[in-house]
Amino acid sequence: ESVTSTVDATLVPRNVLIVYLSRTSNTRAIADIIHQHVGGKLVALELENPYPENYRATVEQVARENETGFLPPLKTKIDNIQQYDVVFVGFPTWGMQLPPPMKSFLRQYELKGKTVIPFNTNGGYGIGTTFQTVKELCPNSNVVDGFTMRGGSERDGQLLVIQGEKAKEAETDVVKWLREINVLK
Ligand SMILES: Cc1cc2nc3c(=O)[nH]c(=O)nc-3n(C[C@H](O)[C@H](O)[C@H](O)COP(=O)(O)O)c2cc1C
Repeated sequence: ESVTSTVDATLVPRNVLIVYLSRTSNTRAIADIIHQHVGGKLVALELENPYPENYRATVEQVARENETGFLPPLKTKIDNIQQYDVVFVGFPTWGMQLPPPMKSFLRQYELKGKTVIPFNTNGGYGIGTTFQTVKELCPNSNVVDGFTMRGGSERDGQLLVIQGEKAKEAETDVVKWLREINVLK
């Protein structure tokens, strides 16, 4: 297996894409921090048919999609994916799995030969199988050690949590991680 934990330092300068899925903006807050420090192109994943506003209905729909392997069609189109060497992929934990829209993205776009860097927020139960699924869907990529932190908990009415003081703490942790994986000096 060709999985390593850091980014090859010889890759700089490089073309960076940051793709993220976010419903209540916690993962977006992390994507923004990465973007501020690394630059590149920042893209929010959008669906042809958005999930319901209702949390419970969304949980149920996601559970069905995970069961059947349904890949929701993306409204977002990435122009010329070949131009990127480094692709950050950000997502919340949904039902302890990688959210279906991120599965759609990784199935739709060929990331062979690229460095793929996952990041996650969750409601306190961790990454589940998300990072493992990224590796499985990117068998010919260098999938780097990801970043995770606790975000909100929509179930309990906690929406955007990574703001203000919490966003500053997150920035410190994100920069530390970016240095550890050789993305920043
Ligand atoms: C459909 C759905 C399922 C979720 N499932 C989990 C879960 O299994 N484990 C967990 O820790 N948090 C779960 N959460 C909470 C989110 O992972 C958490 O709130 C995250 O920070 C949301 O990111 P966002 O603000 O970028 O959308 C779930 C949230 C939603 C909407």
